[in-house]
Amino acid sequence: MFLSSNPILLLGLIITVSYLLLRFLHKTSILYTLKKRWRLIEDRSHVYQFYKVPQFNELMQENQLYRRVFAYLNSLSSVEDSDFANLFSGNKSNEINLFIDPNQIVVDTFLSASVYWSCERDSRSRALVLKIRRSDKRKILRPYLQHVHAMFDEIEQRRKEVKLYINAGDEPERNGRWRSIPFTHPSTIETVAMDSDLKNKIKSDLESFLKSKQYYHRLGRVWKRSYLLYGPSGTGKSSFVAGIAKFLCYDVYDIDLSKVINDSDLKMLLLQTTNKSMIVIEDLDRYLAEKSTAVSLSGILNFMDGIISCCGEERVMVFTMNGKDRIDPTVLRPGRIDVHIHFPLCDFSAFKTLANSHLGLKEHKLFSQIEEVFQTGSSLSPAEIGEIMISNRTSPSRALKCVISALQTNGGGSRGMGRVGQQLGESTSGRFVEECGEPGSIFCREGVHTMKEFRKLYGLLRMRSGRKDSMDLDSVEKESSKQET
Ligand SMILES: Nc1ncnc2c1ncn2[C@@H]1O[C@H](COP(=O)(O)OP(=O)(O)OP(=O)(O)O)[C@@H](O)[C@H]1O
Ligand SMILES: [Mg+2]
Repeated sequence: MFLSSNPILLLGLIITVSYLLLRFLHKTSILYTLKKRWRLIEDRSHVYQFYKVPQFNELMQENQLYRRVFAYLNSLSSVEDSDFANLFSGNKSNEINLFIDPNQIVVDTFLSASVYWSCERDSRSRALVLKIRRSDKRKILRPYLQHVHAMFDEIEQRRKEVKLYINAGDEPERNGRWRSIPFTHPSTIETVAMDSDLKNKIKSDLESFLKSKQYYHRLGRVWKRSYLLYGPSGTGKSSFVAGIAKFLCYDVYDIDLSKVINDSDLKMLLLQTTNKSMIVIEDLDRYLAEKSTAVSLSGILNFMDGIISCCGEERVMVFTMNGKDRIDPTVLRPGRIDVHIHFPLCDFSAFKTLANSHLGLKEHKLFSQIEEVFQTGSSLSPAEIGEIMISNRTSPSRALKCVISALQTNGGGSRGMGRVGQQLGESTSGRFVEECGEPGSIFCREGVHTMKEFRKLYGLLRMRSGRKDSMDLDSVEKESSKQET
Protein backbone atom coordinates (compact mmCIF):
# COMPACT_ATOMS: atom_id res chain seq x y z
CA MET A 1 0.00 0.00 0.00
CA PHE A 2 2.73 2.34 1.16
CA LEU A 3 4.97 1.29 -1.74
CA SER A 4 2.33 1.76 -4.42
CA SER A 5 1.70 5.28 -3.16
CA ASN A 6 5.43 6.11 -3.28
CA PRO A 7 6.79 5.48 -6.84
CA ILE A 8 10.36 6.61 -5.99
CA LEU A 9 10.62 4.06 -3.23
CA LEU A 10 9.17 1.41 -5.53
CA LEU A 11 11.74 2.21 -8.25
CA GLY A 12 14.57 2.09 -5.71
CA LEU A 13 13.36 -1.28 -4.50
CA ILE A 14 13.15 -2.67 -8.05
CA ILE A 15 16.70 -1.46 -8.83
CA THR A 16 18.08 -2.97 -5.59
CA VAL A 17 16.37 -6.31 -6.14
CA SER A 18 17.53 -6.45 -9.81
CA TYR A 19 21.08 -5.59 -8.77
CA LEU A 20 21.12 -8.29 -6.08
CA LEU A 21 19.61 -10.81 -8.50
CA LEU A 22 22.22 -10.05 -11.18
CA ARG A 23 25.02 -10.30 -8.63
CA PHE A 24 23.64 -13.60 -7.47
CA LEU A 25 23.43 -14.90 -11.06
CA HIS A 26 26.98 -13.81 -11.78
CA LYS A 27 28.38 -15.33 -8.63
CA THR A 28 26.71 -18.65 -9.28
CA SER A 29 26.69 -20.86 -12.38
CA ILE A 30 23.01 -20.30 -13.06
CA LEU A 31 23.61 -17.98 -16.06
CA TYR A 32 26.12 -20.42 -17.52
CA THR A 33 23.67 -23.31 -17.11
CA LEU A 34 20.90 -21.27 -18.72
CA LYS A 35 23.13 -20.40 -21.68
CA LYS A 36 24.03 -24.06 -22.08
CA ARG A 37 20.36 -25.06 -22.09
CA TRP A 38 19.61 -22.35 -24.63
CA ARG A 39 22.39 -23.64 -26.89
CA LEU A 40 20.88 -27.13 -26.70
CA ILE A 41 17.50 -25.78 -27.76
CA GLU A 42 19.15 -23.78 -30.58
CA ASP A 43 21.05 -26.89 -31.69
CA ARG A 44 17.82 -28.83 -32.06
CA SER A 45 16.38 -26.16 -34.34
CA HIS A 46 19.21 -26.42 -36.94
CA VAL A 47 20.41 -29.07 -39.34
CA TYR A 48 24.11 -29.83 -39.08
CA GLN A 49 26.69 -31.47 -41.23
CA PHE A 50 29.55 -33.48 -39.77
CA TYR A 51 33.11 -33.97 -41.03
CA LYS A 52 35.42 -36.47 -39.52
CA VAL A 53 39.21 -35.98 -39.49
CA PRO A 54 40.70 -39.37 -38.51
CA GLN A 55 44.17 -39.55 -37.03
CA PHE A 56 45.30 -42.38 -39.34
CA ASN A 57 44.36 -43.61 -42.79
CA GLU A 58 43.62 -47.28 -43.51
CA LEU A 59 47.38 -47.96 -43.89
CA MET A 60 47.89 -46.48 -40.44
CA GLN A 61 49.76 -43.49 -41.84
CA GLU A 62 49.24 -40.29 -39.92
CA ASN A 63 46.71 -37.90 -41.40
CA GLN A 64 48.51 -34.54 -41.56
CA LEU A 65 45.20 -32.73 -41.40
CA TYR A 66 44.51 -34.29 -38.01
CA ARG A 67 47.85 -32.98 -36.73
CA ARG A 68 47.11 -29.51 -38.03
CA VAL A 69 43.58 -29.33 -36.68
CA PHE A 70 44.66 -30.74 -33.33
CA ALA A 71 47.39 -28.10 -32.93
CA TYR A 72 45.02 -25.39 -34.07
CA LEU A 73 42.26 -26.38 -31.63
CA ASN A 74 44.65 -26.53 -28.73
CA SER A 75 45.76 -23.00 -29.45
CA LEU A 76 42.20 -21.66 -29.13
CA SER A 77 41.24 -19.82 -25.99
CA SER A 78 37.92 -21.69 -25.99
CA VAL A 79 39.84 -24.80 -24.89
CA GLU A 80 40.58 -22.87 -21.72
CA ASP A 81 36.89 -22.09 -21.31
CA SER A 82 35.70 -25.63 -21.85
CA ASP A 83 34.41 -27.56 -18.84
CA PHE A 84 37.28 -29.97 -18.91
CA ALA A 85 40.75 -29.82 -20.46
CA ASN A 86 43.98 -31.76 -20.06
CA LEU A 87 47.14 -30.12 -18.77
CA PHE A 88 50.55 -31.16 -20.09
CA SER A 89 53.97 -29.70 -19.51
CA GLY A 90 55.52 -28.18 -22.62
CA ASN A 91 59.01 -28.31 -24.15
CA LYS A 92 60.22 -25.21 -22.35
CA SER A 93 60.51 -25.07 -18.57
CA ASN A 94 57.41 -23.59 -16.89
CA GLU A 95 55.40 -24.15 -20.07
CA ILE A 96 51.99 -25.72 -19.50
CA ASN A 97 49.81 -26.67 -22.45
CA LEU A 98 46.09 -27.21 -22.48
CA PHE A 99 44.70 -30.01 -24.60
CA ILE A 100 41.15 -30.76 -25.61
CA ASP A 101 39.62 -33.71 -23.81
CA PRO A 102 37.74 -36.40 -25.78
CA ASN A 103 34.47 -35.56 -24.05
CA GLN A 104 34.61 -31.86 -24.77
CA ILE A 105 33.13 -29.66 -27.44
CA VAL A 106 35.27 -26.73 -28.54
CA VAL A 107 33.39 -23.84 -30.12
CA ASP A 108 35.15 -21.72 -32.70
CA THR A 109 33.77 -18.80 -34.68
CA PHE A 110 34.68 -17.99 -38.25
CA LEU A 111 33.12 -15.33 -40.49
CA SER A 112 30.53 -14.87 -37.72
CA ALA A 113 29.43 -18.52 -37.92
CA SER A 114 29.95 -20.98 -35.08
CA VAL A 115 31.63 -24.30 -35.68
CA TYR A 116 31.94 -27.11 -33.16
CA TRP A 117 34.76 -29.57 -32.73
CA SER A 118 34.74 -32.71 -30.67
CA CYS A 119 37.13 -35.58 -30.25
CA GLU A 120 36.15 -39.22 -30.82
CA ARG A 121 38.24 -42.04 -29.58
CA ASP A 122 38.15 -45.80 -30.12
CA SER A 123 40.56 -48.52 -29.08
CA ARG A 124 42.83 -47.97 -32.12
CA SER A 125 42.78 -44.31 -32.95
CA ARG A 126 41.12 -40.96 -32.59
CA ALA A 127 39.27 -38.61 -34.83
CA LEU A 128 38.28 -34.99 -34.64
CA VAL A 129 34.75 -34.20 -35.69
CA LEU A 130 33.69 -30.89 -37.15
CA LYS A 131 30.06 -29.88 -36.89
CA ILE A 132 28.81 -27.01 -39.06
CA ARG A 133 25.34 -25.72 -39.70
CA ARG A 134 24.20 -26.84 -43.13
CA SER A 135 23.25 -23.27 -43.94
CA ASP A 136 26.82 -22.08 -43.22
CA LYS A 137 28.60 -24.88 -45.04
CA ARG A 138 28.93 -23.32 -48.48
CA LYS A 139 30.05 -20.02 -47.10
CA ILE A 140 32.65 -21.14 -44.62
CA LEU A 141 33.86 -24.74 -45.00
CA ARG A 142 36.70 -24.17 -47.48
CA PRO A 143 37.90 -20.83 -46.14
CA TYR A 144 37.69 -22.20 -42.62
CA LEU A 145 39.92 -25.17 -43.41
CA GLN A 146 42.36 -22.83 -45.18
CA HIS A 147 42.34 -20.67 -42.09
CA VAL A 148 43.19 -23.71 -39.94
CA HIS A 149 46.13 -24.50 -42.26
CA ALA A 150 47.44 -20.96 -42.14
CA MET A 151 47.11 -20.76 -38.37
CA PHE A 152 48.93 -24.07 -37.98
CA ASP A 153 51.86 -22.74 -40.04
CA GLU A 154 52.01 -19.73 -37.81
CA ILE A 155 51.86 -21.81 -34.62
CA GLU A 156 54.63 -24.09 -35.91
CA GLN A 157 56.75 -21.13 -36.86
CA ARG A 158 56.38 -19.61 -33.39
CA ARG A 159 57.00 -22.88 -31.60
CA LYS A 160 60.14 -23.64 -33.57
CA GLU A 161 63.44 -23.33 -31.79
CA VAL A 162 65.47 -20.66 -33.57
CA LYS A 163 68.96 -21.78 -34.51
CA LEU A 164 72.15 -19.87 -35.08
CA TYR A 165 74.32 -21.20 -37.89
CA ILE A 166 77.96 -20.22 -38.08
CA ASN A 167 80.24 -20.98 -41.01
CA ALA A 168 83.28 -22.78 -39.69
CA GLY A 169 86.46 -22.26 -41.61
CA ASP A 170 89.21 -23.43 -39.30
CA GLU A 171 89.12 -27.00 -40.53
CA PRO A 172 89.68 -27.11 -44.31
CA GLU A 173 87.39 -30.07 -44.86
CA ARG A 174 84.56 -28.25 -43.12
CA ASN A 175 84.73 -25.20 -45.34
CA GLY A 176 81.38 -24.26 -46.70
CA ARG A 177 79.56 -26.09 -43.92
CA TRP A 178 77.34 -24.60 -41.35
CA ARG A 179 77.42 -25.52 -37.70
CA SER A 180 74.36 -24.80 -35.62
CA ILE A 181 73.62 -24.04 -32.01
CA PRO A 182 70.34 -22.99 -30.38
CA PHE A 183 69.91 -19.25 -30.73
CA THR A 184 69.50 -18.03 -27.18
CA HIS A 185 70.35 -14.34 -27.50
CA PRO A 186 68.19 -12.56 -24.89
CA SER A 187 67.51 -9.40 -26.94
CA THR A 188 64.17 -8.77 -28.56
CA ILE A 189 63.01 -5.84 -30.67
CA GLU A 190 61.25 -4.59 -27.54
CA THR A 191 64.37 -4.58 -25.36
CA VAL A 192 66.33 -2.35 -27.76
CA ALA A 193 65.87 1.32 -26.91
CA MET A 194 65.06 3.23 -30.08
CA ASP A 195 62.54 5.72 -31.40
CA SER A 196 59.16 4.05 -30.99
CA ASP A 197 57.83 5.25 -34.37
CA LEU A 198 60.88 3.83 -36.10
CA LYS A 199 60.50 0.57 -34.21
CA ASN A 200 56.85 0.28 -35.25
CA LYS A 201 57.74 1.05 -38.87
CA ILE A 202 60.34 -1.70 -38.88
CA LYS A 203 57.92 -4.18 -37.34
CA SER A 204 55.24 -3.43 -39.90
CA ASP A 205 57.81 -3.61 -42.70
CA LEU A 206 58.81 -7.08 -41.49
CA GLU A 207 55.19 -8.13 -41.15
CA SER A 208 54.29 -6.94 -44.62
CA PHE A 209 57.33 -8.76 -46.04
CA LEU A 210 56.07 -11.99 -44.49
CA LYS A 211 52.73 -11.59 -46.25
CA SER A 212 54.07 -10.61 -49.67
CA LYS A 213 54.90 -13.92 -51.32
CA GLN A 214 52.36 -13.48 -54.14
CA TYR A 215 53.38 -9.89 -54.66
CA TYR A 216 57.06 -10.70 -55.13
CA HIS A 217 56.20 -13.58 -57.43
CA ARG A 218 54.01 -11.38 -59.58
CA LEU A 219 56.93 -9.00 -59.99
CA GLY A 220 59.28 -11.86 -60.84
CA ARG A 221 61.50 -11.00 -57.91
CA VAL A 222 63.21 -13.17 -55.35
CA TRP A 223 61.19 -12.98 -52.18
CA LYS A 224 63.81 -11.38 -49.98
CA ARG A 225 64.31 -8.16 -48.12
CA SER A 226 67.56 -6.63 -46.98
CA TYR A 227 68.24 -4.30 -44.12
CA LEU A 228 71.27 -2.22 -43.28
CA LEU A 229 71.79 -1.38 -39.62
CA TYR A 230 74.41 1.29 -39.26
CA GLY A 231 75.67 3.46 -36.44
CA PRO A 232 78.45 3.81 -33.88
CA SER A 233 79.61 0.97 -31.67
CA GLY A 234 77.37 -0.08 -28.83
CA THR A 235 74.17 1.37 -30.22
CA GLY A 236 72.30 -1.94 -30.41
CA LYS A 237 72.80 -3.16 -33.98
CA SER A 238 73.72 -6.74 -33.09
CA SER A 239 71.05 -6.82 -30.39
CA PHE A 240 68.52 -5.68 -32.99
CA VAL A 241 69.62 -8.41 -35.39
CA ALA A 242 68.73 -10.92 -32.66
CA GLY A 243 65.44 -9.11 -32.11
CA ILE A 244 64.51 -9.35 -35.80
CA ALA A 245 65.34 -13.07 -35.86
CA LYS A 246 63.07 -13.68 -32.87
CA PHE A 247 60.35 -11.48 -34.30
CA LEU A 248 60.35 -13.48 -37.54
CA CYS A 249 61.18 -16.79 -35.83
CA TYR A 250 63.79 -17.33 -38.53
CA ASP A 251 67.01 -19.27 -38.19
CA VAL A 252 70.07 -17.03 -38.34
CA TYR A 253 72.99 -17.71 -40.68
CA ASP A 254 75.84 -15.52 -39.47
CA ILE A 255 78.41 -15.32 -42.24
CA ASP A 256 81.96 -14.80 -41.08
CA LEU A 257 83.49 -13.39 -44.26
CA SER A 258 87.02 -13.97 -43.02
CA LYS A 259 86.32 -17.71 -43.11
CA VAL A 260 84.97 -17.71 -46.64
CA ILE A 261 87.73 -18.73 -49.03
CA ASN A 262 86.42 -17.33 -52.32
CA ASP A 263 83.31 -16.21 -54.19
CA SER A 264 82.18 -19.74 -55.00
CA ASP A 265 82.57 -20.74 -51.36
CA LEU A 266 80.19 -17.90 -50.50
CA LYS A 267 77.77 -19.25 -53.12
CA MET A 268 77.96 -22.70 -51.59
CA LEU A 269 77.26 -21.32 -48.14
CA LEU A 270 74.24 -19.49 -49.45
CA LEU A 271 72.89 -22.50 -51.27
CA GLN A 272 73.05 -24.41 -48.02
CA THR A 273 70.82 -21.96 -46.18
CA THR A 274 67.17 -22.82 -45.80
CA ASN A 275 63.98 -20.91 -46.53
CA LYS A 276 62.61 -18.72 -43.78
CA SER A 277 66.06 -17.75 -42.67
CA MET A 278 67.96 -14.62 -41.93
CA ILE A 279 71.42 -14.16 -43.38
CA VAL A 280 73.62 -11.78 -41.46
CA ILE A 281 76.94 -10.15 -42.28
CA GLU A 282 78.22 -8.02 -39.43
CA ASP A 283 80.73 -5.19 -39.89
CA LEU A 284 80.55 -5.29 -43.68
CA ASP A 285 82.19 -1.85 -43.88
CA ARG A 286 85.26 -3.18 -42.15
CA TYR A 287 85.64 -6.10 -44.58
CA LEU A 288 85.21 -3.84 -47.55
CA ALA A 289 87.61 -1.19 -46.25
CA GLU A 290 90.30 -3.53 -44.98
CA LYS A 291 89.81 -6.06 -47.79
CA SER A 292 90.16 -8.67 -45.05
CA THR A 293 88.13 -11.25 -46.91
CA ALA A 294 88.92 -13.41 -49.89
CA VAL A 295 85.50 -12.64 -51.32
CA SER A 296 85.50 -10.02 -54.09
CA LEU A 297 83.19 -7.03 -54.22
CA SER A 298 81.32 -8.61 -57.12
CA GLY A 299 80.91 -11.82 -55.08
CA ILE A 300 79.28 -9.77 -52.34
CA LEU A 301 77.12 -7.84 -54.81
CA ASN A 302 75.88 -11.08 -56.40
CA PHE A 303 75.06 -12.42 -53.00
CA MET A 304 73.14 -9.28 -52.12
CA ASP A 305 71.16 -9.42 -55.34
CA GLY A 306 69.99 -12.87 -54.41
CA ILE A 307 70.75 -14.20 -57.91
CA ILE A 308 72.15 -17.37 -56.53
CA SER A 309 69.39 -17.91 -54.01
CA CYS A 310 67.33 -18.96 -57.02
CA CYS A 311 66.28 -22.22 -55.38
CA GLY A 312 64.99 -20.87 -52.17
CA GLU A 313 63.30 -17.80 -50.93
CA GLU A 314 61.80 -16.00 -47.98
CA ARG A 315 65.12 -14.71 -46.87
CA VAL A 316 65.92 -11.66 -44.89
CA MET A 317 69.42 -10.29 -45.21
CA VAL A 318 70.88 -8.02 -42.59
CA PHE A 319 74.15 -6.13 -42.81
CA THR A 320 75.66 -4.08 -40.03
CA MET A 321 78.15 -1.25 -40.39
CA ASN A 322 79.58 1.48 -38.20
CA GLY A 323 79.26 3.99 -41.01
CA LYS A 324 78.26 3.97 -44.64
CA ASP A 325 80.21 7.03 -45.81
CA ARG A 326 83.15 5.13 -47.20
CA ILE A 327 81.08 2.38 -48.81
CA ASP A 328 80.92 1.96 -52.58
CA PRO A 329 77.44 3.30 -53.49
CA THR A 330 76.74 0.22 -55.63
CA VAL A 331 76.61 -1.82 -52.41
CA LEU A 332 73.94 0.44 -50.99
CA ARG A 333 71.76 0.98 -54.02
CA PRO A 334 68.01 0.29 -53.69
CA GLY A 335 67.24 -3.35 -54.30
CA ARG A 336 70.51 -4.40 -52.76
CA ILE A 337 69.66 -2.73 -49.48
CA ASP A 338 65.96 -2.16 -49.13
CA VAL A 339 65.84 -0.52 -45.73
CA HIS A 340 68.50 1.61 -44.03
CA ILE A 341 68.15 1.86 -40.25
CA HIS A 342 70.28 4.31 -38.35
CA PHE A 343 71.35 3.49 -34.80
CA PRO A 344 72.35 6.77 -33.17
CA LEU A 345 74.08 7.46 -29.89
CA CYS A 346 71.79 7.89 -26.93
CA ASP A 347 69.52 10.93 -26.86
CA PHE A 348 67.36 11.95 -23.92
CA SER A 349 64.42 9.89 -25.09
CA ALA A 350 66.53 6.72 -25.46
CA PHE A 351 68.09 7.51 -22.09
CA LYS A 352 64.61 7.55 -20.50
CA THR A 353 63.82 4.18 -22.06
CA LEU A 354 67.04 2.76 -20.61
CA ALA A 355 66.35 4.33 -17.19
CA ASN A 356 62.96 2.69 -17.21
CA SER A 357 64.19 -0.74 -18.28
CA HIS A 358 67.44 -0.79 -16.29
CA LEU A 359 66.47 1.13 -13.15
CA GLY A 360 62.67 1.02 -13.16
CA LEU A 361 62.54 4.83 -13.30
CA LYS A 362 59.84 6.60 -15.24
CA GLU A 363 60.58 10.01 -13.72
CA HIS A 364 63.26 11.42 -11.46
CA LYS A 365 64.25 14.85 -10.25
CA LEU A 366 67.62 14.50 -12.01
CA PHE A 367 66.00 13.94 -15.40
CA SER A 368 65.78 17.67 -16.16
CA GLN A 369 69.51 18.05 -15.48
CA ILE A 370 70.26 15.06 -17.70
CA GLU A 371 68.10 16.52 -20.45
CA GLU A 372 70.15 19.72 -20.27
CA VAL A 373 73.39 17.77 -20.60
CA PHE A 374 72.03 16.02 -23.69
CA GLN A 375 71.01 19.39 -25.10
CA THR A 376 74.63 20.54 -24.92
CA GLY A 377 75.41 17.83 -27.47
CA SER A 378 76.92 15.31 -25.06
CA SER A 379 76.12 11.73 -25.72
CA LEU A 380 77.30 8.21 -25.10
CA SER A 381 76.25 4.96 -26.64
CA PRO A 382 73.33 3.06 -25.10
CA ALA A 383 75.86 0.30 -24.27
CA GLU A 384 77.89 2.74 -22.19
CA ILE A 385 74.91 4.28 -20.44
CA GLY A 386 73.33 0.86 -19.91
CA GLU A 387 76.51 -0.40 -18.31
CA ILE A 388 76.66 2.52 -15.85
CA MET A 389 73.06 1.82 -14.91
CA ILE A 390 73.64 -1.90 -14.44
CA SER A 391 76.70 -1.25 -12.24
CA ASN A 392 74.75 1.17 -10.04
CA ARG A 393 71.35 -0.46 -10.22
CA THR A 394 71.01 -0.74 -6.43
CA SER A 395 70.82 3.05 -6.22
CA PRO A 396 68.99 4.73 -9.12
CA SER A 397 69.98 8.24 -7.94
CA ARG A 398 73.63 7.28 -7.90
CA ALA A 399 73.26 5.70 -11.32
CA LEU A 400 71.82 8.93 -12.71
CA LYS A 401 74.60 11.02 -11.13
CA CYS A 402 77.13 8.69 -12.68
CA VAL A 403 75.44 9.04 -16.05
CA ILE A 404 75.63 12.83 -15.75
CA SER A 405 79.33 12.64 -14.84
CA ALA A 406 80.08 10.26 -17.65
CA LEU A 407 78.22 12.43 -20.15
CA GLN A 408 80.04 15.54 -18.97
CA THR A 409 83.40 13.82 -18.87
CA ASN A 410 83.24 11.60 -21.90
CA GLY A 411 80.16 12.42 -23.84
CA GLY A 412 81.37 15.40 -25.82
CA GLY A 413 82.06 13.91 -29.17
CA SER A 414 83.47 10.60 -27.97
CA ARG A 415 82.30 7.87 -30.34
CA GLY A 416 83.86 4.78 -28.92
CA MET A 417 84.65 2.83 -25.85
CA GLY A 418 88.33 3.64 -26.15
CA ARG A 419 87.94 7.22 -25.08
CA VAL A 420 85.37 6.46 -22.44
CA GLY A 421 87.50 3.74 -20.95
CA GLN A 422 90.52 5.99 -20.91
CA GLN A 423 88.80 8.80 -19.10
CA LEU A 424 87.04 6.56 -16.67
CA GLY A 425 90.38 4.94 -15.93
CA GLU A 426 91.95 8.32 -15.27
CA SER A 427 89.16 9.39 -13.01
CA THR A 428 89.21 6.47 -10.59
CA SER A 429 91.35 8.48 -8.25
CA GLY A 430 89.58 11.78 -8.55
CA ARG A 431 86.93 13.87 -10.12
CA PHE A 432 84.66 11.27 -11.54
CA VAL A 433 84.27 9.50 -8.24
CA GLU A 434 83.64 12.74 -6.38
CA GLU A 435 81.05 13.86 -8.86
CA CYS A 436 79.08 10.72 -8.29
CA GLY A 437 78.49 11.76 -4.68
CA GLU A 438 79.86 10.65 -1.34
CA PRO A 439 77.69 7.69 -0.47
CA GLY A 440 77.89 6.47 -3.97
CA SER A 441 81.60 6.77 -4.41
CA ILE A 442 82.36 3.18 -3.61
CA PHE A 443 79.73 2.09 -6.01
CA CYS A 444 80.96 4.47 -8.62
CA ARG A 445 84.40 3.02 -8.19
CA GLU A 446 82.80 -0.32 -8.64
CA GLY A 447 81.06 1.17 -11.61
CA VAL A 448 84.35 2.38 -13.03
CA HIS A 449 85.90 -0.95 -12.34
CA THR A 450 83.04 -2.65 -14.11
CA MET A 451 83.40 -0.23 -16.99
CA LYS A 452 87.01 -1.29 -17.26
CA GLU A 453 86.00 -4.90 -17.23
CA PHE A 454 83.31 -4.10 -19.72
CA ARG A 455 85.84 -2.35 -21.89
CA LYS A 456 88.01 -5.43 -21.86
CA LEU A 457 85.07 -7.57 -22.73
CA TYR A 458 84.01 -5.07 -25.32
CA GLY A 459 87.48 -5.11 -26.79
CA LEU A 460 87.20 -8.85 -26.85
CA LEU A 461 83.90 -8.73 -28.63
CA ARG A 462 85.11 -6.17 -31.11
CA MET A 463 88.21 -8.23 -31.82
CA ARG A 464 86.03 -11.25 -32.32
CA SER A 465 83.80 -9.34 -34.66
CA GLY A 466 86.98 -8.18 -36.35
CA ARG A 467 87.41 -11.89 -37.17
CA LYS A 468 90.97 -12.12 -35.92
CA ASP A 469 92.09 -15.69 -36.00
CA SER A 470 93.74 -15.86 -32.63
CA MET A 471 92.84 -13.82 -29.70
CA ASP A 472 93.53 -13.80 -26.00
CA LEU A 473 92.77 -11.58 -23.08
CA ASP A 474 96.38 -10.36 -22.95
CA SER A 475 96.18 -8.89 -26.37
CA VAL A 476 92.99 -7.15 -25.37
CA GLU A 477 94.81 -5.73 -22.34
CA LYS A 478 97.58 -4.53 -24.61
CA GLU A 479 95.13 -2.94 -26.92
CA SER A 480 93.45 -1.27 -23.91
CA SER A 481 96.70 0.10 -22.60
CA LYS A 482 97.60 1.38 -26.05
CA GLN A 483 94.36 3.32 -26.03
CA GLU A 484 95.05 4.67 -22.58
CA THR A 485 98.41 6.12 -23.52
N1 LIG B 1 69.65 0.77 -28.10
C1 LIG B 1 69.94 -0.08 -27.12
N2 LIG B 1 68.98 -0.47 -26.25
C2 LIG B 1 69.25 -1.33 -25.25
N3 LIG B 1 70.46 -1.87 -25.04
C3 LIG B 1 71.44 -1.54 -25.88
C4 LIG B 1 71.23 -0.63 -26.96
N4 LIG B 1 72.40 -0.48 -27.62
C5 LIG B 1 73.28 -1.25 -27.01
N5 LIG B 1 72.73 -1.89 -25.97
C6 LIG B 1 73.39 -2.85 -25.09
O1 LIG B 1 74.79 -2.69 -25.27
C7 LIG B 1 75.45 -3.90 -25.56
C8 LIG B 1 76.15 -3.84 -26.91
O2 LIG B 1 75.18 -3.69 -27.94
P1 LIG B 1 75.36 -4.25 -29.41
O3 LIG B 1 76.37 -5.34 -29.43
O4 LIG B 1 74.01 -4.58 -29.93
O5 LIG B 1 75.95 -2.97 -30.14
P2 LIG B 1 76.44 -2.84 -31.64
O6 LIG B 1 75.78 -1.65 -32.19
O7 LIG B 1 76.25 -4.13 -32.37
O8 LIG B 1 77.99 -2.54 -31.45
P3 LIG B 1 79.20 -2.86 -32.47
O9 LIG B 1 79.09 -1.90 -33.62
O10 LIG B 1 80.41 -2.58 -31.66
O11 LIG B 1 79.10 -4.27 -32.89
C9 LIG B 1 74.40 -4.98 -25.47
O12 LIG B 1 74.49 -5.60 -24.21
C10 LIG B 1 73.08 -4.27 -25.59
O13 LIG B 1 72.12 -4.88 -24.79
MG1 LIG C 1 77.57 -5.49 -33.26
